Amino acid sequence: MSVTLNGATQVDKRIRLTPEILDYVLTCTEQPVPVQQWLIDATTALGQVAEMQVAHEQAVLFTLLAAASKAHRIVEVGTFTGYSALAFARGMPAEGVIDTYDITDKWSSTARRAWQEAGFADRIRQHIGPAADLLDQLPPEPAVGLVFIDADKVSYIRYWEQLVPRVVDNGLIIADNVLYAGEATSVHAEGNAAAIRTFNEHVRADDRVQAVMLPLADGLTIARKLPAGYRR
Ligand SMILES: C[S@@+](CC[C@H](N)C(=O)[O-])C[C@H]1O[C@@H](n2cnc3c(N)ncnc32)[C@H](O)[C@@H]1O
Repeated sequence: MSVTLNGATQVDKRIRLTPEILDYVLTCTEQPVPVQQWLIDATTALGQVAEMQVAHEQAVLFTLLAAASKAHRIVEVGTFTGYSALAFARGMPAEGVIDTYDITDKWSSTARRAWQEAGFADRIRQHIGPAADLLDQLPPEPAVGLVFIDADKVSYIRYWEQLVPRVVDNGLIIADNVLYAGEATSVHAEGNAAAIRTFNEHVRADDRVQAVMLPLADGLTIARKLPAGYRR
């Protein structure tokens, strides 16, 4: 088997994930610590909306990326019950701060309880309101080390355009649900899936970043902001 990438043919060593392989992958990934387990349980008890919580294996990656990037300033769009913010907080440096945005405070007390329990409540600042309006109020200078976009899908491009200029050179921009249950891969995608498909094209065409899409959970794009003058 081979795969063609931009005209070049490479041997294809990608495996197709079966449920058994996926189970094995999850078994070999760091398991939730007690406060994470508590937050998973508290969110699951909310019913159907629990599907909005990032998958645990994504959270482990977020902790690794926050630690490896040494991001002092993290901006998150889409707080929900706080699982991803907790994951970033677990990896960020001691003086790191997270600004997280959500249109509703419906789930704030659950998030805050988990952050408190984990010892991060004073370093995670919650902002309630439409994220597009609130992000406009951020200083325009590049000062953010890591961005996570995980809110309304139709606004992803807007958030991207608001935040990429505010990210430092070599900082990271991460976006969730970029496969949208696989629907975003279809030319016939509609609604949120079509919005994600347009967002993915927007990222692909953006020469300010170097991006990789990972088939992790519902699809995750990780992009690095390229320093000015970077040569591909
Ligand atoms: C997928 S959930 C976020 C999940 C969260 N990152 C986690 O790990 O649990 C999406 C969140 O975006 C919020 N949201 C939707 N539209 C928004 C908007 N226009 N501005 C800010 N937040 C919004 C929703 O209220 C919801 O809590």
